[in-house]
Amino acid sequence: MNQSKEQRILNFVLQNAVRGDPCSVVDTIDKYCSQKEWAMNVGNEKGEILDKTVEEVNPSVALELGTYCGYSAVRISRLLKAGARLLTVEFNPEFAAIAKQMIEFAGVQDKVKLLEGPSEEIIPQLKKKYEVDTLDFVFLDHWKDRYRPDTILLQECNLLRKGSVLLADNVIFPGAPDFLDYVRKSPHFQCTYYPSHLEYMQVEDAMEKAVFLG
Ligand SMILES: O=C(NC/C=C/[C@H]1OC[C@H](O)[C@@H]1O)c1cc([N+](=O)[O-])cc(O)c1O
Ligand SMILES: [Mg+2]
Repeated sequence: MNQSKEQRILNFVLQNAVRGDPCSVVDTIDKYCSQKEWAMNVGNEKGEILDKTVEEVNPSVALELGTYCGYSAVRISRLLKAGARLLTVEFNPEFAAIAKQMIEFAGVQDKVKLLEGPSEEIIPQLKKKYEVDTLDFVFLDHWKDRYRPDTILLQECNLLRKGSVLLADNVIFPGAPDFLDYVRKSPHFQCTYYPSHLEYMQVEDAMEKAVFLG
């Protein structure tokens, strides 16, 4: 049974990155995916926008929707203060298994909790099952047609508070037009647009920040 692309990415990290060093894991994934096989990690260019936003928010509790191989989970958790935590949601069991190993190799497993399942099932469980009060930061990077419904679900579940920051990947490519329309028209969000490029490509993409106003 030949290996998946995600397994090849993990193997390249295990053989080339420094165990316990999140930066080396991030750089090694970028090296592989820019030189050998493209993959849908947020990448370094948009990753720097993600870094700046995480540093600005300095979240105690962060949520990521769409773990994939764990690239952005490692990228985000490396910036978290002592005691802060990232909950990351992945629907695809193969991807979740890869991400778990990636997170452990990077040495950030104490900061990251990987939740396997569909976001629409997990979001309503966050308060009671995962002891979340409200979320300081949410990174949206899962199915693009889930961004809008899940943003509404987060509000319905009272998981956002005045100042909670949402950051969405891929609002241009593959695109999340209904999400952009929703947050930009809503009186409950203050939006900022960050033009960038699709990871490892010269294709236009962008990220949207939406701050919840309560
Ligand atoms: O679909 C994307 N992401 C969502 C992935 C969705 C599926 O993979 C993991 C998730 O559980 C689901 O099974 C995506 C796609 C592209 N792309 O260029 O096609 C670029 C990106 O940055 C992306 O996040
Ligand atoms: Mg993405």
